[in-house]
Amino acid sequence: MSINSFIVRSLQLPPRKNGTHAYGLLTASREHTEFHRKTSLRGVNITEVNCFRIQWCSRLSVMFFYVLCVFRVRQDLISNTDPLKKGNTVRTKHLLMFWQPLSVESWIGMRRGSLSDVKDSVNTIIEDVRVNGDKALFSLTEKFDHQKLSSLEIPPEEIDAAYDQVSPELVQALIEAEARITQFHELQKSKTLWLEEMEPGITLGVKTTPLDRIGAYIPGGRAAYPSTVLMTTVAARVAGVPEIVVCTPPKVNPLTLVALDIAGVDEAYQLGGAQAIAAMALGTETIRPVQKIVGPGNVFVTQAKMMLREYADIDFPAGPSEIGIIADASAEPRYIAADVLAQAEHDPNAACVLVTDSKKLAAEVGEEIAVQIADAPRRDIMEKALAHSGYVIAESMEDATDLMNRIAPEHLSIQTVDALSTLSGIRHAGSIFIGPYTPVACGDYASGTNHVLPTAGYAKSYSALDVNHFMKRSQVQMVTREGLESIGDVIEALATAEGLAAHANSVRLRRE
Ligand SMILES: NC(=O)c1ccc[n+]([C@@H]2O[C@H](COP(=O)([O-])OP(=O)(O)OC[C@H]3O[C@@H](n4cnc5c(N)ncnc54)[C@H](O)[C@@H]3O)[C@@H](O)[C@H]2O)c1
Ligand SMILES: N[C@H](CO)Cc1c[nH]c[nH+]1
Ligand SMILES: [Zn+2]
Repeated sequence: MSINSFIVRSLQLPPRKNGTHAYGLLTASREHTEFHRKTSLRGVNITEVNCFRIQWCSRLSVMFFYVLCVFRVRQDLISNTDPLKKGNTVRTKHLLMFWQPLSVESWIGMRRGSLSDVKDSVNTIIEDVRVNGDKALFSLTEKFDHQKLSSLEIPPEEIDAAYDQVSPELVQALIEAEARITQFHELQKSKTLWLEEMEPGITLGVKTTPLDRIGAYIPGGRAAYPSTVLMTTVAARVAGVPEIVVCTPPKVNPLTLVALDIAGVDEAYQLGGAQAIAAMALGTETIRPVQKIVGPGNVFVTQAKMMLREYADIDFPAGPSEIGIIADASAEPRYIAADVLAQAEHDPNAACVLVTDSKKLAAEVGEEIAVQIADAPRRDIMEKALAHSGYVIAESMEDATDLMNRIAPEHLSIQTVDALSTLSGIRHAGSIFIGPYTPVACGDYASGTNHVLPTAGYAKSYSALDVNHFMKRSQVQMVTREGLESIGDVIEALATAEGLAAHANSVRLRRE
């Protein structure tokens, strides 16, 4: 029998009335046993979850380890007023707070599962919008956003007034971020037309055209996302899209309004969630449908995009944030913990995974997370995200690279001695951040790369949002009489073999 790990989590349970302890054995099987114990110590409410991997052991030995485990945890807790406060980290070395071993399979299942769990409720919302149009948008906004709207459009006066509510420094920060994002996206533009004579009389090429009308979803439920206004609309504008429509949940944050103005969007609606995606895909009395919907959002938004792609194309599933970190013993645990918490604070459905060959590093990151989370303003959200986050111990760094490719995280942070050689083995990741001084926040806001990225393993087949998502390419050819002579026999032979005589004839009569 081996003790797999000890995890202690504060669930911030309401104080027990009589201040006594509650004990409970929740699950026990041959392979895995979890002892949950709720404790109230000096006003700190704690749930201990003690996990064992048990093979063929007797009930007596389970009880022995349980008592030992409870005793050690209790000793640690008694010595601290609040073990979750800074400076009061729990003494027991193998006791990790908020940080648990994961398997790659469980990670993959969990990421896809959180999206499919909401299929039924999203379908109901889509059908409501399809049948009732604007009326559904007003009532769904009241239901999910608790706002009684008088219009779906964001009134232009509200955008003008927003400038008085934000500091000039913040406006300047948006302008600087926009300039960097524009610069990087300009590099992605391809020629509007290229033509190449492949052989005498046969000229081939590609004509690139922007889409006519796109919709960008800007999240706004648990945080404001002015940065996402820039990420989506700058890429569309650089591509040359003439009509850019934005939807964002009501009670729009003033800085988001300012970002809409700086970005120069054409239409802006105060509409969030799956209903916003349905409105842009299907159209309503007020909102004309768009050709393509881009932008991130929570599980409802992302599921709606996936379900409506028959009506409007989408960029890719860009759901709750994720970070994968591949690190060896040389990495700085404080930086890793900080990057983990940065993505964990987005959403209870966000998720973080460290893959490393160093058990010591994994433990140190757990301890750092416990220290840094103590005073974090969004600790509640982080704790929920961390409940399905953790680490994977790899046998070697090659093994770690393979595991990370199976995870295909939205953001990948590389913290290894030879980061560029680690990079060479990486095949699947939305956006990659290399070295100790490249926190993911660089790409979230201002380095210039796009922060709209595929999640839930979709980085295996999709790329970060860029100018190409807003363009389509028509292939072009121009063949002369001489050119037709050189390929005519091949075409006529293949067309005849396929039994398509009219195809063959269209070439033959030109050669007569
Ligand atoms: N992958 C990326 O590129 C990327 C980038 C930025 C942000 N994100 C993610 O975007 C998400 C933003 O989420 P958010 O919640 O803050 O804002 P959001 O705008 O995505 O979602 C809020 C909307 O969800 C709807 N909603 C809430 N509860 C609902 C329920 N029970 N049933 C139906 N609809 C409901 C409401 O209408 C609300 O307007 C986060 O998960 C964040 O991690 C991802
Ligand atoms: N990390 C997010 C993408 O998952 C992007 C973002 C916006 N603001 C802060 N972060
Ligand atoms: Zn972020």
